[in-house]
Amino acid sequence: MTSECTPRFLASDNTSGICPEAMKYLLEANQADDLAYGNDRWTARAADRFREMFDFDCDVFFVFNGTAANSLALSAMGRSYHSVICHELAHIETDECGGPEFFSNGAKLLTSPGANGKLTPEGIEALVTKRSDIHYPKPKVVSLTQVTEVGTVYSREELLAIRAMADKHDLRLHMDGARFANACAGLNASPAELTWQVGVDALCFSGTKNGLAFGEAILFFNRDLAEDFSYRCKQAGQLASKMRYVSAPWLGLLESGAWLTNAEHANAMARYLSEGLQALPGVSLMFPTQANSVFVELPPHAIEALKTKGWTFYTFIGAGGARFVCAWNTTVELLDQLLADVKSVLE
Ligand SMILES: Cc1ncc(COP(=O)(O)O)c(C=O)c1O
Ligand SMILES: C[C@H](O)[C@H](N)C(=O)O
Repeated sequence: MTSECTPRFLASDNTSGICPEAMKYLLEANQADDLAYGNDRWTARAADRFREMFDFDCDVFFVFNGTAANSLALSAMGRSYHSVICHELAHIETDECGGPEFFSNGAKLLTSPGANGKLTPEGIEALVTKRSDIHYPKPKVVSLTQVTEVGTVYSREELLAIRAMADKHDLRLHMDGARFANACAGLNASPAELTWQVGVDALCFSGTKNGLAFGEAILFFNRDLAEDFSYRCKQAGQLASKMRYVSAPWLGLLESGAWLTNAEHANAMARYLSEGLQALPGVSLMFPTQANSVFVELPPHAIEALKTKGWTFYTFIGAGGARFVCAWNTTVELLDQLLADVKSVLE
């Protein structure tokens, strides 16, 4: 990127700012002192709001980021000598720098292929039955990402099939919900329909990608797994002393409904971009656009030319290609600029 061009951000929903609803509650929480370490009234209200929203009496914890959420949740779901089955493109495998293995004191990730970034019951069973000797880290957890790392979603039927396979082999089910809101929006499904009603034991729900500055919620539907979990958070440096500054913005998302409208907007922008890109000669999608990201193959010269024009996007995610991610504040105007630039660099 040359210095004279203004950077334009479609690299990730992590590049967006704080949405107005979250900011409103953040400023309200800042009007008065309150108790620390999650004992404040905002955190209690946010946890209760999650239980109402999911229609389930789950345990709720707040941490700073998604890697911590995944790593700590997984460390509570199995022992150090167990293994976690995940897709070969899973973020816990590719982008968390060994966090899940570190915080579980050694649990091994066993990866499985699968079309469109999705685990399959057959792929899970192949890893479970591959070996049964003492030298093989015993599979105990299945971790799936909803929305997947390549922008696809698991249907309820696919989730139920994975749950059935997990039951067959006494496995627990973790959901990396970095873009869970986008899955609810994309499938027009309720949070309950995509979690405990299909047998998810624990959900890591990202607020960061949904309009917060930071902040992830960990929901345990299998409450036995949450025993002493707050101590895990504290030991990992994930117990915020001023927790209200994490939980109050979350409450803003939940009480305003922005958690869903932000996701619906991001998904709609991705559909707009996807259709625009597909209309360009020589451009094809790598994966179906089912949530808020679009993956396309572009020639190297086009990638470099776009970056020179100030576009920021990743090329290392998933199976290569260029990933464009839309967020709560992505505009049609920005996407039209990208589409015009893609057209020009391909000519
Ligand atoms: C699918 C997925 N899971 C987990 C994470 C981890 O989040 P963080 O970068 O906040 O650690 C990300 C990244 O943002 C992600 O894309
Ligand atoms: C890939 C990167 O780690 C981040 N999770 C993102 O999706 O932007």
